[in-house]
Amino acid sequence: MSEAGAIDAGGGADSGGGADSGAASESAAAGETLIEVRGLKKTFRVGFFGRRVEAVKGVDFDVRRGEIFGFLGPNGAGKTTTIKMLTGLIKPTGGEAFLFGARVPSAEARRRIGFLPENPYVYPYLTPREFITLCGRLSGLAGAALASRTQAMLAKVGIAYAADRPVRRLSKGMLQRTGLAAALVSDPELLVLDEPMSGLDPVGRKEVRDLILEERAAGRTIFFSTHILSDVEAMCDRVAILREGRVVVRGALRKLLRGDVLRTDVTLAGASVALCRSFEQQGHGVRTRADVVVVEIEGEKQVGDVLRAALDGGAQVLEVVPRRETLEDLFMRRALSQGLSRED
Ligand SMILES: Nc1ncnc2c1ncn2[C@@H]1O[C@H](COP(=O)(O)OP(=O)(O)OP(=O)(O)O)[C@@H](O)[C@H]1O
Repeated sequence: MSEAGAIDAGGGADSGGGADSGAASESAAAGETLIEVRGLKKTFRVGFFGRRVEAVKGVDFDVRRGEIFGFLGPNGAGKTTTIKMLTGLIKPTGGEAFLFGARVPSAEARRRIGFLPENPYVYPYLTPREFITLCGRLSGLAGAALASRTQAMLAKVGIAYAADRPVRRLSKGMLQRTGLAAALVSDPELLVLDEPMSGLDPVGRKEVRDLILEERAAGRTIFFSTHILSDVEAMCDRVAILREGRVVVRGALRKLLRGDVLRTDVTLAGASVALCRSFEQQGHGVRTRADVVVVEIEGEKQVGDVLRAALDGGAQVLEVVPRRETLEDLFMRRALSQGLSRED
């Protein structure tokens, strides 16, 4: 594994995406397990007196070929520590982990992985092109194939225009993209990305999300961590949510999230005070925002009644938005209140 990025080599994957694409769902359904983590634990000893910090307290999850797996949790939950154990950077205190069926650390398994560490370190006097070339060379590429693969990866992550500037002059976002290109250069089967969206602005985050989807469609399996739950909702097939070193929610997103409408927001213009008061009396929430009023209806059953009353009362209906459960809601509903929730 190189300092900042790729643990690599190995050919392209032979299967496609996850639940959303046909070939991919088949391969995911076939269930080849690329990452298997069982009761993984890490306790650090810190300070002069060797105080114990239990960073990871017995974590279990599996990642299957062809899926995008989100490893989520707030800051300090133990995500990076788990990823470091998986990639062989630190030794577990307990439990076990397997990559491609081989117990970690496994040099053979590492060659099939592209790894983006949190805050990738790139020697400041190298340029992105030199760094990615170096990672490609370490993974066994050479000559014209290496040069063209490097150029293609620079273009893919959107830093071709800065390919020959020293890394010390790049922004955090550009450094992150350099790390991503380095993780991809060897055409790995499995991408392990620690906070790939960190340091990026909203446009950059969307580009990374699109890149992850593209790579999955091209046949790669992606395991990535984030503390921003909304970043993953549209992309992950399965997730594990970590809190204080334990997995508190795990499983297929579609099964975990309630599909039904939790609340419907009706936005009105020109609603009179009397109309708003009558909605409140019926038990609906009423919020005033700028020159509009938002009526919050539990579920969706009474939406018709509210719309009729609003129109009869002379108001104009601007918007009707059903609100379904988000990962954020799920985390609050289940993770904070009880033990492991599981919907595989
Ligand atoms: N080398 C270390 N020595 C001592 N404690 C550590 C070490 N590395 C991590 N920790 C502690 O372990 C806990 C988990 O940290 P970790 O970095 O794995 O969390 P994380 O979920 O990745 O958070 P973040 O999103 O902030 O990176 C934290 O309390 C952290 O302070």
